[in-house]
Amino acid sequence: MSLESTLTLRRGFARAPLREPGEGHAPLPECLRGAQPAGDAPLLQVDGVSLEYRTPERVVRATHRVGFDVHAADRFVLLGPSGCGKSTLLKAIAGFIAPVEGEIRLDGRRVNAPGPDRIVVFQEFDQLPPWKTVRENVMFPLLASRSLGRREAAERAAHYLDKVGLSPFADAHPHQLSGGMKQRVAIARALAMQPRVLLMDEPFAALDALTRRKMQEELLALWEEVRFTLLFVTHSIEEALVVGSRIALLSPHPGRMRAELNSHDFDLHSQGSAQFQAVAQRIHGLLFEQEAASGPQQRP
Ligand SMILES: Nc1ncnc2c1ncn2[C@@H]1O[C@H](COP(=O)(O)OP(=O)(O)OP(=O)(O)O)[C@@H](O)[C@H]1O
Repeated sequence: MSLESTLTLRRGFARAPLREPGEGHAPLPECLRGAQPAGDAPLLQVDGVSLEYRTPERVVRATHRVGFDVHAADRFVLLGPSGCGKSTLLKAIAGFIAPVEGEIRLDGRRVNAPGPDRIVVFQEFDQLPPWKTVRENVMFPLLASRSLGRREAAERAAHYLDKVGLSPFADAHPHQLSGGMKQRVAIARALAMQPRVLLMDEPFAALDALTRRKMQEELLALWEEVRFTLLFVTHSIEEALVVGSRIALLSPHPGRMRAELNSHDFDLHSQGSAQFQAVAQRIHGLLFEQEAASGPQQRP
C-alpha cells in the first residue's frame, strides 16, 4: 500500500452487519488496543449517537449509535471511508446538528448548541474573511464572542501567530497567502480561542503532498507545545496514524464504530517502518475486508 493511499476512491461497500474487532481475524496487538486507563474522566463523550439528514424525499442516516470518549490532550482521529459520517459527527460535536438518538457531553454537560469551547477548522481555504488582515482574522472571534478586549485580543493573536510562524504576515490579507499559510491562520484563530476541543475536518486535504506533510509536522509540534485536545477527521490511514494518538475506525455508510485503537507510537518518521506499514495494512483490512468478501455494491 502506498504512503499516500487514502480511502476516498473506494466505493460500493457491502452492507452486511459489521463484525466486532477481533472477530474473524487476528486480535489487535496489545499496543494498539483502544482502552484508556481507568480513573481519567473523559472530556468529551459521544454516547450512542445516531445522526440523520431529513430531506422532503427521504431520511439519510449518517451515523448509527456511535460511541467513544475523548480525554484531555488526546489527538483523537475519526477515520473511515467517504460518506461514513465523519464530518456529520464533527458538526454534531460542534453543536450544529442534534442527534436523533444518544447524547454528546462536554465536561459532563450535554452539547446542544455551538459554543466557544469547540472551534472548527475546515478544509476550505476560504474560511477567512478576505477583507480582514491576518491579525484581524485571528482577533475576530475573540472580539465577537466578547472573550477579550481589543488590546488583550491583539496580544493573544500575536502569540498564536508566532506559534504558527506567521508573525511577519500579520498585516497581510488572505489572498496574499498560500493555501498552507491560510490553514495556519485558521489554526491560530482556533487556538487563540483556547477551546476545550479543537475540531479539524480534513484540514490538510486540499494541500499538495509536501505541504500536507509539513502541516502535519507543524500541528504535532504545536500540540507538543500547547497540549490542546484535538478531534481530527481524515480518510487517510497514514494521516490518522501520524496525527492521532487514538483512532476510531468507522464503517461505511451509515457510520458505526468498527474499532478503536491507540496510535501514539507513530509519527512522521515512522512512516517507512515495517511496523507502520503493517498497522496501516491492518487498518485497511478492518475497513475493507467486508467489501472484499462481498464484492462491490452501489452506495445509496
Ligand atoms: N446536507 C445533507 N443532506 C442530506 N444528506 C447529507 C447531507 N450531508 C451529508 N449527507 C449524507 O450523510 C452521509 C454522511 O456524510 P458525511 O459528509 O458526514 O461523510 P464523511 O465521512 O465526512 O465523508 P467525506 O469523507 O466524503 O467527507 C453521506 O451519505 C452523505 O451523503
